[in-house]
Amino acid sequence: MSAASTQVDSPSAQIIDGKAIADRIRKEIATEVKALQEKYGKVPGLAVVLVGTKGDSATYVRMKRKACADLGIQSFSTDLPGDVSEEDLLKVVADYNANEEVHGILVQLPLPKHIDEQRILDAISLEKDVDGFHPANIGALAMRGRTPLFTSCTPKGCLELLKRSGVAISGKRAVVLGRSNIVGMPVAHLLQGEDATVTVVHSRTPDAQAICAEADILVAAIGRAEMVRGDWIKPGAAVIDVGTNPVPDASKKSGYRLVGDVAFSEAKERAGFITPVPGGVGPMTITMLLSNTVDGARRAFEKAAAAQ
Ligand SMILES: Nc1nc2c(c(=O)[nH]1)N[C@@H](CN(C=O)c1ccc(C(=O)N[C@@H](CCC(=O)O)C(=O)O)cc1)CN2
Ligand SMILES: [Mg+2]
Repeated sequence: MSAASTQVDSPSAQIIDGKAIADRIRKEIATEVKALQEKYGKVPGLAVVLVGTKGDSATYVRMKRKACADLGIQSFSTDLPGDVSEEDLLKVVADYNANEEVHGILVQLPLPKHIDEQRILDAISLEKDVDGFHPANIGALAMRGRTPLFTSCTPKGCLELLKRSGVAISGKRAVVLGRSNIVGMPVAHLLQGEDATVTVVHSRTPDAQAICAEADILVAAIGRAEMVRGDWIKPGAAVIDVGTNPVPDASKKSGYRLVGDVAFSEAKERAGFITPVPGGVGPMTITMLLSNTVDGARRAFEKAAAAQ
């Protein structure tokens, strides 16, 4: 069989370029920041709190602070030692809650083991919860007829990638692999809110492969390198790979490379759409954070103007 006819029989997936889509959205956000500044004479502000020196957390925090600077969003930074007490961290959150120039507060996760993560997230004002992790925002997301003030960044980014790539969601069978509070659970609610029929597959689900193989939309967020093989994919499915797993690679200066939860080279031969790792969902996470910050600022500016 010739190479050309092989391609016709088994067309490769459309690669969803998360970096390009994120860049386009960032331009829209920069325009919105300018418009707010012209109308209200103020800019959105985001506070980013880093505890400890964990390598990848420090990298993500640096990326968030740079993204703010690039878009004209005012950035507030607090870096705390890894042995900071829960009470001192709560005090930092309380100060940002009270600061009128701050419209979004983000505490980088994971936190050190001695800190009760949920207690910290619960302390963030609902109006400044740009990560969308507060139980009231999660609750509103889960309820029909209720809309959260903020939707978590990675799940929101996944939906944005599907929509901007023209993938139909309503009436489709969606499978979410993973049930974390940060990604799996909220993305399942978002897909259900778009009228998909959603199944959540997790570490105790028997025959995950058979369930994934029925998915028109598959979101993989289980944190296991290349767990989803090509034959798990329904032909033509849209595959959103949230995994970023480091695997040893002696050819890289860092000694590792990132792979997703999906075996990309196999899956792209069956999928209709697929996100790469890196360059798929990752760039959308920070972009959705910026978008949430601008939404929070707009609400605060409108409220202050109405009160005058
Ligand atoms: N408070 C929060 N903590 C964490 C979140 C979050 O949304 N809020 N998510 C993750 C980490 N994260 C942002 O904080 C994040 C992860 C990945 C990327 C990203 O752009 N990844 C790139 C690859 C980058 C690299 O080479 O290392 C990609 O996939 O293309 C951005 C943000 C956990 N903590
Ligand atoms: Mg809802």
